Amino acid sequence: MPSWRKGKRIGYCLNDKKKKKLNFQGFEDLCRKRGYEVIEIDLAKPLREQGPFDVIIHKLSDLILESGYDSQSHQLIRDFQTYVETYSSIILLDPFPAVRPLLDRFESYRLLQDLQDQDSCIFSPPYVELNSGTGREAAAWIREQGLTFPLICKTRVAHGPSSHEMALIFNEEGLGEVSAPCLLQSFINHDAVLFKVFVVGSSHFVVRRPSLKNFPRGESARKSIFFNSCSISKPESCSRLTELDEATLEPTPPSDNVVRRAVRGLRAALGLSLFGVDLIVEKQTGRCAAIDVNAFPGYEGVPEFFSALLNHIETLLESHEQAARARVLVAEYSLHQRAPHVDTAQESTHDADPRAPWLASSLETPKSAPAESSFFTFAVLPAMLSRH
Ligand SMILES: Nc1ncnc2c1ncn2[C@@H]1O[C@H](COP(=O)(O)OP(=O)(O)OP(=O)(O)O)[C@@H](O)[C@H]1O
Ligand SMILES: O=P(O)(O)O[C@H]1[C@H](OP(=O)(O)O)[C@@H](OP(=O)(O)O)[C@@H](O)[C@@H](O)[C@@H]1OP(=O)(O)O
Ligand SMILES: [Mg+2]
Ligand SMILES: [Mg+2]
Repeated sequence: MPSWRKGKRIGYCLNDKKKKKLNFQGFEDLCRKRGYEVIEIDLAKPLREQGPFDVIIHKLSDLILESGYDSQSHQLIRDFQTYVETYSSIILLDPFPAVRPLLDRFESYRLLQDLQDQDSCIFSPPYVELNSGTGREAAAWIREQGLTFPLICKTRVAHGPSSHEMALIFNEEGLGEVSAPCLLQSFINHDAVLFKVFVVGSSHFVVRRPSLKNFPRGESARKSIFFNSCSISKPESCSRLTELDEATLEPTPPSDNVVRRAVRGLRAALGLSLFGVDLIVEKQTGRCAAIDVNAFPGYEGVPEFFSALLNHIETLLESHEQAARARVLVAEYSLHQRAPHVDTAQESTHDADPRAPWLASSLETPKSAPAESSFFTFAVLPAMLSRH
């Protein structure tokens, strides 16, 4: 058994619904088979009584959201955060500051806009944020921003049951029926097919799902349609809103290259290991639009999820161990640089570690660039260590 696996403890914190939907017991079994100890975290008890942990997997979106207005939840999140900061070697999937932006569509859609600015392989349909009042007051602003009817209205909060309540608005009158805080976005015709991209570290999986049908572009007299998104793009969804009015050819999925670039851009921007992005292909142009980003989604239709998750965890554990070893070597070396005479028993402290001679010659860095610099410790040294 490799040293980075030995005695390692994986904690997890998921609500009953999530555990059941994922069939998380299967993941526990896989981990135990590889020699890990798996612990279900009880938030009602102090973490230090349940630890130590090398890895913690969670979906604490409810609690993170509640911590904004509920003091008990705030305390729980603060204690959790303090614990993982105190034991900084814990790998948290995923860190709270990285999860938070995905709980707020205002923040996550700004990220999608940035992604579009960086790489035009993907676009983010134009939208406006509604901070107060109804959509009616924002009608002029909506036109100025180049939005086109129909519009889709989504709540600002992106997680939880009420976050999936949406509306399709076909005219200015309909704008009066939706109120802040919400976001209005141009509806993009895409032949009722959505591509869910599920990301696990450096791996991703594309799953085809049903989606909203096409609507004629431009303002029309139609009444607004209120719907719950949970009935639209699940594998089993079967809604009149996903039934196309006329037969069309199956849309071509986004190319591997486009998906890879979108995932790469989002991973860099989000700093998350577990997330999903929803892509649709615009009927008129064939361009690919990103319309939603989700923290720790369901991974339904990805049979490789558990193995990908464990592989990702193992990659992180291994690189953490390498970084820790590198830090020790650097510390030993810099100690020797500062006081080489302390070592009287040996001709050279380099003999203390068989790797030290090559390490020492590689560490001849100018005084202005200390060997402890984080780039050196986390990038150069691990690479050198893995070669020796
Ligand atoms: N701009 C858009 N143009 C066309 N269809 C859209 C657009 N935005 C969303 N949709 C449709 O509405 C559905 C719900 O939208 P969205 O994915 O933003 O909601 P959600 O509740 O965050 O979904 P999830 O359950 O994936 O978190 C999508 O699955 C897609 O069918
Ligand atoms: O449970 P499900 O399989 O429906 O997963 C959904 C998940 O619900 P969860 O709360 O149970 O994780 C949702 O999270 P919240 O909006 O609640 O944050 C969101 O991420 C959806 O995108 C997921 O659906 P998917 O995109 O995978 O189809
Ligand atoms: Mg979605
Ligand atoms: Mg979503």
